[in-house]
Amino acid sequence: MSGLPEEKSLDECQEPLFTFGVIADIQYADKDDGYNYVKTRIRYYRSSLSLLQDAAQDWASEPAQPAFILQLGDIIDGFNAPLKTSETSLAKVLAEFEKLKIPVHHIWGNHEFYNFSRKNLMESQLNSAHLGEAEVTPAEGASDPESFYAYHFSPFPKFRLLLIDSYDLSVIGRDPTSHKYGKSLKVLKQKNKNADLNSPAGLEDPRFVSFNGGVSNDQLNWINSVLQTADKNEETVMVAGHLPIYPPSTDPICLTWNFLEVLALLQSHPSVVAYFSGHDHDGGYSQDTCGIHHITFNGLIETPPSSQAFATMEIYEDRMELQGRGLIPNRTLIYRTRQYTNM
Ligand SMILES: Nc1ccn([C@@H]2O[C@H](COP(=O)(O)OP(=O)(O)OC[C@H](O)CO)[C@@H](O)[C@H]2O)c(=O)n1
Repeated sequence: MSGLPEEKSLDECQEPLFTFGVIADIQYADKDDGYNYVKTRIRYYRSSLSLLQDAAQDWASEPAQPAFILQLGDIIDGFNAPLKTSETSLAKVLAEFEKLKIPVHHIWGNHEFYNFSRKNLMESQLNSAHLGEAEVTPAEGASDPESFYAYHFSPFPKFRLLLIDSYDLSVIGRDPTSHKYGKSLKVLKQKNKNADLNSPAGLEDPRFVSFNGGVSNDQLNWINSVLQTADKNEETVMVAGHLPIYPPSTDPICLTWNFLEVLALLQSHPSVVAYFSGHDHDGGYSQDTCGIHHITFNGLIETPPSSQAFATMEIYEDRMELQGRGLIPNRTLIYRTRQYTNM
């Protein structure tokens, strides 16, 4: 007899250090169900709000309160813009998160930019950078038209979350007079010869479409400096952006334009153990050659009303336990072996 509760190993008795909730691509609109662009999947515009309500209730009833919620972008659908319901729909969705009374970290996806300008977003409740470590938060330069929306925070000693801006280089959201818009349009037109730059038809690299974006050199340098400090402090870092960065974890049409640069940067920092994204509503998972876990979370918008798509991440010293609901499977994600040398 071990003295432990029956049929439970010592490991199963361990409590997580902390937990947090994850949800992606809610894309709420007060609109009848429709289809995705290629008419292969149903989009449940109203149901996504009900599923969010259920998710929030579930998180609230967990034995340990999640430390925060990570909202991976596309919180409301672009259809709100022509319906002139962007503000009201956003208020409805945010009201559901507010009931939880825990911090919500918001990432921006393409649908944020269909509804709001970057300047409006910087001034809105979707700018959660004030929850980050202020002295190194580039989003504070909101008045700078070239600034990007990225920040980081430590929810627990030795652990860090880094939120990055997948639409830093983009033709959506950026002011057409900005340097970044000009650069983005040039890249896009080089890679995409279609009259409609949203169309991936015939492309060798289908990710070069207007509904995706990339990460600027400014931001790559900033990410590098944040991760250098994290490496030095022997932290465990999880990075999150709207767009995936690892091909086996997603449909190639959903990848970040310069995913290779972002991936190589994260792989070069031993502190990084995971990358979370949304955008590909089918979800996906793969562990890369350096051991980083890439989790693409299923989108709520294409989740049938009878199912679910959210998760609770339980964080331990050596691993994360992904507790998925509905379409999202449970996973045990052991951190890669890290050697912090010459930091
Ligand atoms: N082949 C396509 C696909 C899309 N569009 C237009 O682009 C805009 C964004 O598309 P949407 O499907 O709404 O974007 P999501 O972020 O919901 O999903 C991303 C991936 O599609 C998931 O697989 C919209 O205006 C579409 O009409 C297009 O023109 N051509």
